[in-house]
Order: sequence, then structure tokens, then C-alpha cells
Amino acid sequence: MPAPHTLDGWYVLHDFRTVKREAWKALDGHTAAAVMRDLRAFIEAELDAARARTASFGAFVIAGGKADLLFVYMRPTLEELNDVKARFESTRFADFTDRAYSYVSVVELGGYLAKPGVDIEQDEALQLRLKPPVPNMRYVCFYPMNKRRVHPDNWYMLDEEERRKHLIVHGQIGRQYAGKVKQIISGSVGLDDWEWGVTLYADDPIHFKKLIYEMRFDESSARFAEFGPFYVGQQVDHEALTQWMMTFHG
Ligand code: VOV
Repeated sequence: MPAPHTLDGWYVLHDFRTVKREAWKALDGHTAAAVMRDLRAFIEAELDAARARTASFGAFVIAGGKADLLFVYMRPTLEELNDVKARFESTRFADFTDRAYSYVSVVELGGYLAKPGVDIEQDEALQLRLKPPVPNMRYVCFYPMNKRRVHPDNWYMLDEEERRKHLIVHGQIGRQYAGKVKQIISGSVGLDDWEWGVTLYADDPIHFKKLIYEMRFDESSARFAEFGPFYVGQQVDHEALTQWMMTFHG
């Protein structure tokens, strides 16, 4: 059976960090403030690149115990993702964090979205979906997932028509959340440990729960989906991140 055609956009790095509590709290207040000022230049450069539409960037404070922070980077190439990773590591701020989890993937759209005869490079709507800005929404939810491959629930043995039917219903559920939840699906077969990264954005985190719960009852998730760890957090600008870090500092 041929693999479905996919449209692949920017490469994505989800970089989850924990704050090194002892080292951070051991800093005097002036030095801690200077470390945060130093991070501003890094964040400003990311925001400039995002405004120029050569990259996407978002910073988040993560709820719960799996991580403290998440930085989302999107770039046209893996080399550029590696470059931004190195630039982050070069900041003084990075010295006060450890990596809790990371995920590498590439923004993916179903190939059938490209209508025959349409030049993908010239289609503005498609380009925006393949190179998406991080939505200006207050909350993020990230998790990796697979499609199950256990007989009789083997997604990869379904014929194309059946997969399409499942995805149509899936899409119908998703569209009920238009304006409430924005999804960026990135493919990671061959790039990371799961098959997709699911990144959802919303202004109210309860919409994550409602959407995901509703999808659980849909066959494409109920029968065929397996999930990795879930992370949820709030989007922060440099000022809010500084405030959070300084509260943490005590
Ligand atoms: C915010 C809502 C939302 C909407 C509107 C939406 C729509 C759509 C459409 C129309 C399509 C098919 C075309 C394409 O673009 O591929 C997809 C595709 C996909 N989705 Fe989705 N999805 C959403 C949301 C959404 C969620 C919450 C999840 C996680 C599942 C869950 O149970 O936790 C998910 C997963 C996926 C995946 C893994 C794929 C690729 C499947 C494959 O085998 O290729 N997705 N999705």
C-alpha cells in the first residue's frame, strides 16, 4: 500500500526545561536579574525572526512537575534548529536549566489539501499552515502520539478510503473547536520517538480537555491512537517569564 502523500513545512523543536533550583536560588537578586536581561536579547532575536517570517518562536511556563519551561522553535532546516539550540545554550540563562524533554518534528499537512494544479509555494494559505507562527493564545498543550499497529487495529493496514473516512470525522470534531483550539500537527516518523507531535493552543485550557475527550470517543483515536506524555502551560513574553523566574528565585 503506498504511504499517503504529506506536505512538510518547517522543522520544529519543542525544548522542555527544568530550572536548576539550587543554582538559581543561590544567585543574588542583581545577578538573577542580569541573567534574565541577558535572555531578553535571545528572545528579541527570535521575535524579530518570527516577525520577518523566517522562523517561529514561543515561550511557555509549564504546569505540573514534568518541566518548568517550554521553548518552541520552528525553522526551514534542521541546521537552523541546531543553530538556535546552540544560541540558547550560549546564554547565561541556559546554565540555570536542564533539559527535561525535547521533541523534533516537521509541520505536516495531509497531501490531499493541495488541490491538483495548485503551486504549493504560491498558495498563501498553505504556506501559512506549513510555516505557522506560534498562535497568540494564552495556553499550550503538547503531546506525542502514534497510530496503533496491533491487529485488528492496525492503522497502517487500513485501505486509503477507510483512513480518509476516519480523518473526515476527526476533522469534523476538530472544526467544532474553530476559534477555540488551534492545532499544529507535526510529523516525526524517522525524526523522534513517536509518529506525530500534537501542539494545541487555546485561550482557555478547559478547551484542551473538552476537545481531547471528545476525540477519545472517535474511532481514529479510540481504536488507533496511542499517546505519550502530556504537557500543558501558559504562554509568556520576556517580562512575564522574568516575573515568574524572580518569584521562583524568592
Ligand atoms: C483543533 C482541532 C483539530 C482539527 C480541526 C483537526 C483536523 C485534522 C484534519 C482535517 C486532518 C487530516 C488532514 C491533515 O492535515 O492531515 C488531521 C490529521 C491529523 N490530526 Fe487532527 N485536527 C485537530 C486536532 C487534533 C488533535 C487533538 C489530535 C490528537 C488526537 C487525539 O485524539 O488526541 C490530532 C491528531 C491528528 C493527526 C495525528 C493527524 C494525521 C493523521 C494521519 O494519519 O495523517 N488532531 N486533523
